[in-house]
Amino acid sequence: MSLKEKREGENMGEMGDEMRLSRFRRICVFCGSSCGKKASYQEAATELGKELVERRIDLVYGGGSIGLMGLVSQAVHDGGRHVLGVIPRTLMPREITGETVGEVQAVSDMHQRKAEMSRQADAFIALPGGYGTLEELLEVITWAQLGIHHKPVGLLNVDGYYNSLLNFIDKAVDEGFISPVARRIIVSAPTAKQLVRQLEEYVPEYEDVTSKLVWDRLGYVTQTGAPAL
Ligand SMILES: C/C(=C\CNc1ncnc2c1ncn2[C@@H]1O[C@H](COP(=O)(O)O)[C@@H](O)[C@H]1O)CO
Repeated sequence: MSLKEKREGENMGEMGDEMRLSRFRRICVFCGSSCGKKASYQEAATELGKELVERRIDLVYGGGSIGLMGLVSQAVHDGGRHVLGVIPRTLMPREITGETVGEVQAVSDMHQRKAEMSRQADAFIALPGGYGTLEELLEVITWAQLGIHHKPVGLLNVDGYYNSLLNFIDKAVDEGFISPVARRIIVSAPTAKQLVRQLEEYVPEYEDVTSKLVWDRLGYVTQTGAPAL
């Protein structure tokens, strides 16, 4: 039996009284605190939320109710899946983050927020966004490259929003700053359905820079309760 078949077998099994439809229990979504100018960005956020619901996947995200964050969290919540928002206490006042849906976990700072979102998730998806989204995305890619986690990282390239970033990363490969194996950490697709399907099939191929145990000892928590990815 191939590794892929074995994983599928494990993950399609019974989970409590619920049949698993995905290898993922919870996905972390990074996305804009703004809505962006095109309706397609907003539609994609709602579509992604619905896709998670369809596959019975829960959400962890930055906790805001503004912009694309609000749309994706609302769609997941409306569909009856669990939503976990991880918010630094300083961003909690209503006038900044608005009302949130689901469970809210307060953390002390932005670093703890990213660590907690990462710890809680089995995979990551970035929707269109700005600096915050890029920073979160690049960090989980870097952590994957270092072997801190082996979780899939997806880029929802709505209307080619991320084409210039992907072109830049390809240039970094051509110029010898990113290895071809590390380039393949990023899974990208134009629609939520295609992206989640590709993430389900993703098999990490890069070598660990150092043992997972060492990262754990340094305080990086790499595992959720989910099967190893
Ligand atoms: C400062 C203002 C709003 C900030 N509100 C946020 N609430 C929750 N999470 C946020 C917020 N701003 C950024 N984030 C995190 O970064 C990502 C979005 O940042 P971007 O720069 O908009 O791409 C998102 O994934 C969150 O984790 C009032 O303007």
